[in-house]
Amino acid sequence: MDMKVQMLGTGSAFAKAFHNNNALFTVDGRRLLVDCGITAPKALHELGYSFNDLDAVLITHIHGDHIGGLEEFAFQMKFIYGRKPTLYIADTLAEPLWENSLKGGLQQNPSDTLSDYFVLRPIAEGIVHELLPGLQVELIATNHIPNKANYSLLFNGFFFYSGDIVFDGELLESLVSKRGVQLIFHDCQLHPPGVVHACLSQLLTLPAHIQERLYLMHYGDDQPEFIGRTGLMRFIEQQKTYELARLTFAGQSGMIE
Ligand SMILES: O=c1ccn([C@@H]2O[C@@H]3COP(=O)(O)O[C@H]3[C@H]2O)c(=O)[nH]1
Ligand SMILES: [Zn+2]
Ligand SMILES: [Zn+2]
Repeated sequence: MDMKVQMLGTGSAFAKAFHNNNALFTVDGRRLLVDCGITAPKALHELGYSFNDLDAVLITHIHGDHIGGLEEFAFQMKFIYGRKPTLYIADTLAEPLWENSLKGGLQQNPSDTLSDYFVLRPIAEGIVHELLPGLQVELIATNHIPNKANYSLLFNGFFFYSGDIVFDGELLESLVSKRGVQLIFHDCQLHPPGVVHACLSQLLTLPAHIQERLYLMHYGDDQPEFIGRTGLMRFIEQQKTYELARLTFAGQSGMIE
């Protein structure tokens, strides 16, 4: 199986040198977008893709850098391409996504709802769902903003992709030691304090066997100043394609991509 990930962007919500932290998964030629932020339409365009090249989108939580491009996605698919893409979203987030974020722009008739634009696939936490042939996900509820639902993603049982989350060393240890996670993509705020995100100084306290599996994303514009200052962890670069099978063994063989 050919499984790749390419970040449309690796920036924090306020970054200007990097696009929003959204990921494009390609599995045997099918494409899933993980989060569709404000910069996603332009970031896709820069890579030579249109929205019509996507099979589905999966949303981690409701912040602009993760959902701000959905209105354009929905309108383009309806009025230019004439088809509904699949929207995977936690069952707890579907209504707030429509009522609190998308309805104002997308509702044209009083009866319009998310299902008029997307094939809506609400997914429950803790249950494995197949998103594309060969790509499964389990949603894991994680902490980001108090009282605000947020989900991280466990792909194919071995790859943990953080939604925006605060530092949780116990969760990471348990994922690696009990659940067999081999690869972690983690949001990283470069400067403390890590109030709603994990910050680099916290991630640097992780033991070597976790750091060597962990790649940093969702960082600020001064990221170049931190190259070489991340312990055994590495930065993911936006727009670069990573073969997941090779990344999985990075910790053991030293291969990066
Ligand atoms: O209680 C809060 C809520 C939000 N924020 C900022 O707004 C940003 C929203 O997107 P984000 O989740 O990628 O990052 C968040 C932070 O940068 C914050 O600092 N404290
Ligand atoms: Zn974010
Ligand atoms: Zn967020």
